[in-house]
Amino acid sequence: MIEVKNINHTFLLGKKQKETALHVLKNISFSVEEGDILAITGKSGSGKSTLLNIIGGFMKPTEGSVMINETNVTNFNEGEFANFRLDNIGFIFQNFQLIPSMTAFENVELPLVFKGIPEKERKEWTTQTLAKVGLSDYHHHYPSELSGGQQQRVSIARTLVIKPPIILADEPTGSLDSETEQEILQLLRSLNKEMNITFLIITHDEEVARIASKKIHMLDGVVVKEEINS
Ligand SMILES: Nc1ncnc2c1ncn2[C@@H]1O[C@H](COP(=O)(O)OP(=O)(O)OP(=O)(O)O)[C@@H](O)[C@H]1O
Repeated sequence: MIEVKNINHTFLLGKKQKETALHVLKNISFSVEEGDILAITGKSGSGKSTLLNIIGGFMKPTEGSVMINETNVTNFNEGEFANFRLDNIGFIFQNFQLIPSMTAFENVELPLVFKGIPEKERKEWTTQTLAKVGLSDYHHHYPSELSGGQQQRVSIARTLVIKPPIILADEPTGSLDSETEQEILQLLRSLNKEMNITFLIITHDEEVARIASKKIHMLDGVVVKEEINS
């Protein structure tokens, strides 16, 4: 369902962008099936975030393509990708990226406002989604009034509310203690099972890689190992 084909990416650095070419992704190809949890591991600087940014449409690769359900999304312009993302791809970040001046409820409701969903449905879906992540009692709390794990649950709910078939996560448990990490991993795994959401998760962490059905390991811009977890 997601096919990454021969991706190369080079950053041009320096004056007139000509001085140094940094070849950070080298001929990357792999595929992810619907319902997979793919863990992308590799040390800092190996190209993981660049790869996820390309799959999520925030960056165009220098070469190669990403096919999502047989659509070549690398051909999309910014506006087309933004529309595609609203229906198809959710994001979870290490630092949650919640809007501090909005309550948990308002943060989760926001993507539905962007999608133009009428208010009654918005309120219903937001309430249901907050219940799904175990935050029914926290509608009116601001991010600063929530623990790290609760903030990550709000950010997961904000992503889930649009019912995306795919979620891209960049170190989703990177700023959580190990107990909270386990709770969040359990939540991600149950969403994967119950809603058949496909996850691509960047991680340094073996605990996260353990819930994966497939792993790729990157080194200096190259996929050096690909494993299927039985
Ligand atoms: N916008 C940019 N301009 C120039 N170089 C960049 C840019 N973004 C990333 N890089 C370089 O590309 C390489 C890969 O970076 P990337 O962030 O993809 O690695 P990573 O594996 O995600 O690292 P980390 O685990 O630290 O987040 C690094 O050498 C980085 O310095």
